[in-house]
Amino acid sequence: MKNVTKYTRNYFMPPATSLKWTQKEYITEAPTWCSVDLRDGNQALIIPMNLQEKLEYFQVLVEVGFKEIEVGFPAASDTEYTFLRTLIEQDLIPDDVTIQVLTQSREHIIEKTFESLRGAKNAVVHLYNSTSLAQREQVFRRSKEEIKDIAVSGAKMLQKYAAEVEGNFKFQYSPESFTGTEIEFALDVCNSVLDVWQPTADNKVIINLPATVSMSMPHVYASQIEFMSENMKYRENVILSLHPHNDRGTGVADAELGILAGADRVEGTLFGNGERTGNVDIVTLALNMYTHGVDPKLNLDNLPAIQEVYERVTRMTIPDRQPYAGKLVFTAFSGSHQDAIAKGMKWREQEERKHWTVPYLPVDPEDIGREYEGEVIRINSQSGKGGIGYLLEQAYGFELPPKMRETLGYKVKDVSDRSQKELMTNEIHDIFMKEFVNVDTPAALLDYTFEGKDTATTTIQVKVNGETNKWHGAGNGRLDAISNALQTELGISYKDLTYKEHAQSIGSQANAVSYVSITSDNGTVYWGCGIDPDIMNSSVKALFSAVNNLLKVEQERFAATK
Ligand SMILES: CC(=O)SCCNC(=O)CCNC(=O)[C@H](O)C(C)(C)COP(=O)(O)OP(=O)(O)OC[C@H]1O[C@@H](n2cnc3c(N)ncnc32)[C@H](O)[C@@H]1OP(=O)(O)O
Ligand SMILES: CC(C)C(=O)C(=O)O
Ligand SMILES: [Mg+2]
Repeated sequence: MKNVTKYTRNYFMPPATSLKWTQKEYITEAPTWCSVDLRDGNQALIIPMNLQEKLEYFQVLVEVGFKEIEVGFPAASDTEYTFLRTLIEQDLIPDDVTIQVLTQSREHIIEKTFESLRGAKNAVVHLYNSTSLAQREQVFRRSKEEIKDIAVSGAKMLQKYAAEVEGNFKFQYSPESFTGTEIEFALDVCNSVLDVWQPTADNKVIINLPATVSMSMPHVYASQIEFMSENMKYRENVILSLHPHNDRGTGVADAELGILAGADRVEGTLFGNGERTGNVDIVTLALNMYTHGVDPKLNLDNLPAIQEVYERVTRMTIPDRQPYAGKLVFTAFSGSHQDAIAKGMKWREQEERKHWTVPYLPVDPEDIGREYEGEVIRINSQSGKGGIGYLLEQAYGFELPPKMRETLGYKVKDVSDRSQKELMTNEIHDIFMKEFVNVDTPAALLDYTFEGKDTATTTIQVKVNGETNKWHGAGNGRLDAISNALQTELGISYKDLTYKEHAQSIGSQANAVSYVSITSDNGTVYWGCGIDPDIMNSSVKALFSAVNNLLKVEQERFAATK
């Protein structure tokens, strides 16, 4: 980077504070949430929402459980104004919801703002002016006293119009660009506004400290908030609010540390829509709390439904990696993660577990309306036996022996690697069926009979290369007898025959499923699976499948040694 000397730190570290927030471990109580989707979110859209879209979004915010909603900047446009009038005149604001509107500190704008609020049951009028060094110098070209005066005169105008207009109004002040403001000056401006408003226990006011542009690491913002909280006049009658933006990618951290540092309230948006890199994402903040076992007091049970409305009316898209909401955030493609998730899920199934601790899944996807199937474990060339086996078991009821899972795992990965694509569960099932189940080439079983009880003897009819043969064998058990017949007649040898079976619980009819492995004399293990309503048939089919898999690879070698 060739221009590093062009930049410096434009924020102001406060004088020493108590740093009590550094001793706090986590957020123990939900702050008051205020959605600014319809204002800060809306002002950042390429095409701001129209009336119908704003009405639909407002309804979503109410359903999510916001009790404070900044509905717009009524003086900005006809749509903003009409939207507010529609909410009021059509009685669309629930009694327990307070709407909020934003205004500059300019009389005609304040006047228009109050005009738009006529008849509102409860409303917060939010006044802002920029206080930062950069804006004082470059934009307003005014002294500190003159800037403070904009705030104080605006505060007085709010009082004047509130007294003239019918409605129940509460006041909020934001020293906009707070993070670029000398902290003592920001405090002075806020205290001067508070001196005008004289908040009381029955008439609290909101002081909102925005990271209009985030400029520092989160601990600096937290120290700024703590400084303001510890030094602000009328503190017990002030609701201290945060309004982080995400320029440095730390909006959530700013909000979390700011709450630890003494804030009571957070302004933000769903999924972090908002100016530039966005406002702080309230979904992430709330679910971060939820995963610590603290009720965020918002209803995010059906996040996909909220996302659908959000994406449609804002015309924004939620990135695949967006915390909690992104399409891929619950998905593990990689083998070791899948293995751990599969084992973790099984561990939960074994008995009731009080707390959610499944590795790699910070939240149970089902708690926010997501699904396990097709979401959590997805298969590509990075995947492993654990995940592949888990999917086959969940979707089709196959409980493969661990070593067979491994063999199948490599075959599946290989297909994905060569085709350079993700494989769906049905495709994995197809590979399993084709490679391992009831394999009948080159040797197809036509019939078998047994004689003897303890020591079995058998006669089997087998078709090989179009020719039907009748072969005899004897062994310690029935499967052993057939196995011996096959080795003798096909001119092959193997050892360590293993066998496992279970009933297949998923599917239209209950089948017996058998798995057989045999180890060739060069140490290679071959697997086969048999599926049949009859358990003996399934085990013989499994043996034939394993033997056929051996023959496919090693027939020529055995023929040469004959
Ligand atoms: C950080 C934030 O998100 S702040 C919110 C920003 N949102 C918006 O601005 C969206 C809605 N805004 C609008 O539609 C328009 O800006 C309006 C209708 C409010 C005002 O429009 P206009 O008067 O045409 O222009 P504009 O906003 O550019 O005004 C700039 C003037 O207001 C002054 N000004 C800007 N903000 C403020 C403020 N908070 N208080 C007092 N004066 C202000 C500027 O210094 C400038 O003054 P100048 O005319 O002496 O140069
Ligand atoms: C109006 C203010 C609070 C704002 O949106 C900001 O500073 O980011
Ligand atoms: Mg903002």
